Amino acid sequence: MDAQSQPHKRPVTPYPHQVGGHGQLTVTSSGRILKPLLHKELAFYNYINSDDLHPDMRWITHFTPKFYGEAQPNANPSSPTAKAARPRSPSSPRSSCPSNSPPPNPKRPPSEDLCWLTHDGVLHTALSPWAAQMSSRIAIPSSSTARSHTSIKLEDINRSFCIPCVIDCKIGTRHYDDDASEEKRRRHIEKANATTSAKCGIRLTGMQSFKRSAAPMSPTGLFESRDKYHGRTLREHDLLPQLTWFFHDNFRVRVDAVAQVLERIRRLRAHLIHQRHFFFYSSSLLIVYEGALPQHVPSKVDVRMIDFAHTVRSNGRRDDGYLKGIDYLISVLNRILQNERNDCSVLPASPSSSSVPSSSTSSSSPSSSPSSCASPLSSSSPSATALVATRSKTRHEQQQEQQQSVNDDGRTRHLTADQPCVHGVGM
Ligand SMILES: Nc1ncnc2c1ncn2[C@@H]1O[C@H](COP(=O)(O)OP(=O)(O)OP(=O)(O)O)[C@@H](O)[C@H]1O
Ligand SMILES: O=P(O)(O)O[C@@H]1[C@H](O)[C@H](O)[C@@H](OP(=O)(O)O)[C@H](OP(=O)(O)O)[C@H]1O
Repeated sequence: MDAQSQPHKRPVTPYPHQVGGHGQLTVTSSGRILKPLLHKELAFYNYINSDDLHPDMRWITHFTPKFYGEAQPNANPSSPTAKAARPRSPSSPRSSCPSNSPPPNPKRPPSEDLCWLTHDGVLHTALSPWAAQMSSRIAIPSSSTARSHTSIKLEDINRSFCIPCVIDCKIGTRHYDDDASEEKRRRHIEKANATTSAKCGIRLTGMQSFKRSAAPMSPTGLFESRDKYHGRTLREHDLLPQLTWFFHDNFRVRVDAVAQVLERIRRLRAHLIHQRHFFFYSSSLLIVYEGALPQHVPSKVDVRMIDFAHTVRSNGRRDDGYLKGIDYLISVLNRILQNERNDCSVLPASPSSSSVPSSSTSSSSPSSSPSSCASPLSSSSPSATALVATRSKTRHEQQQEQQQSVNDDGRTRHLTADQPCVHGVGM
């Protein structure tokens, strides 16, 4: 069939900012995400978007992506093949959302202009390394096969960000539901025990962090990414340096973002402490902050719960495993802020903190650790694996450096409303 005989079809493309998961996400031309349909996840989204939603759980629509129903990957949302749900606006949970597409972000650079560097030093363009891997593993369904691949359609949490720095944290101590086979339970229990999941209630399962190049105020740079296999190798004492690295732009820790994320997770916790409706097994918290310079675009973050493929009713019981992970995350974020107040940030040992070349003005060069700095949470010795970055710059120093970077390098361009993001192609 040619394109003209299928006027309702819209193209879908791989989703460039996917950092984790085991299936390929695609994005529609109107900017919504298509995730392969999983029945428990569909049931969960249908429930939280229905009039049956328990009043005690209304808060959850503020902390989950908007849900736009089931869809065939290539179906036009208005066609009969797309079973549209009635999504709710987080700001007015009981009212229906506008049916129009969300406005595109004019500041968002095309993904072809973006670069990602893996832990092993491999450079990717256009798609995150994880998205590229998922894309090569599972071909995007062609129009002839699309109808057999049902998806759920979700809001893209990263859509309004110019440079989305994203981390997927799998929360909780248990990652299988009651339907899992004995073999699967055993595998998941072993994995939780061998990683940070069992002890801390959290495992890092993918991230991309924007690292600035050349000069502290330079808008050029690239994403560095870490995948779930990296996350599985981490131990408790690695979580503080790894999360510090995630919030570090190669010159300073983005304390503005850490503080906003912390505030939002605290608000989530205030709901979770009372919630007795669900066990969120194997669910993740997706944390996003704006990697573009806060001097040029508003500093902003988002934190949402995602992945409800194993979310089940808890019948009056609290999800203490999930809460444990949330509490651990809050304590690490607090520690990052405390370290910044004490003028030191704990970063992972190389290679993860050294892939982007830094200028001589970089604040990332190692120095000895002042005794006032908070150590990582573990009682095990972290000093062998962590290095301490020199203090962040004062505002005055930053302004001086900004001026300096313009004077020293005529090619350095600053973000403006017209020319908001310049990325690391050709670094
Ligand atoms: N609504 C969303 N907005 C933006 N990115 C998303 C959204 N949902 C998922 N993602 C991206 O896709 C990745 C995988 O999502 P998700 O965890 O739902 O998939 P999964 O295959 O069920 O995961 P798992 O392998 O842990 O079961 C996330 O790490 C994130 O990068
Ligand atoms: O994030 P990780 O460490 O890769 O762990 C995987 C993740 O928990 C998936 O959700 C799960 O698939 P399901 O959602 O289908 O259970 C998969 O189970 P599997 O190994 O049985 O495929 C796990 O391996």
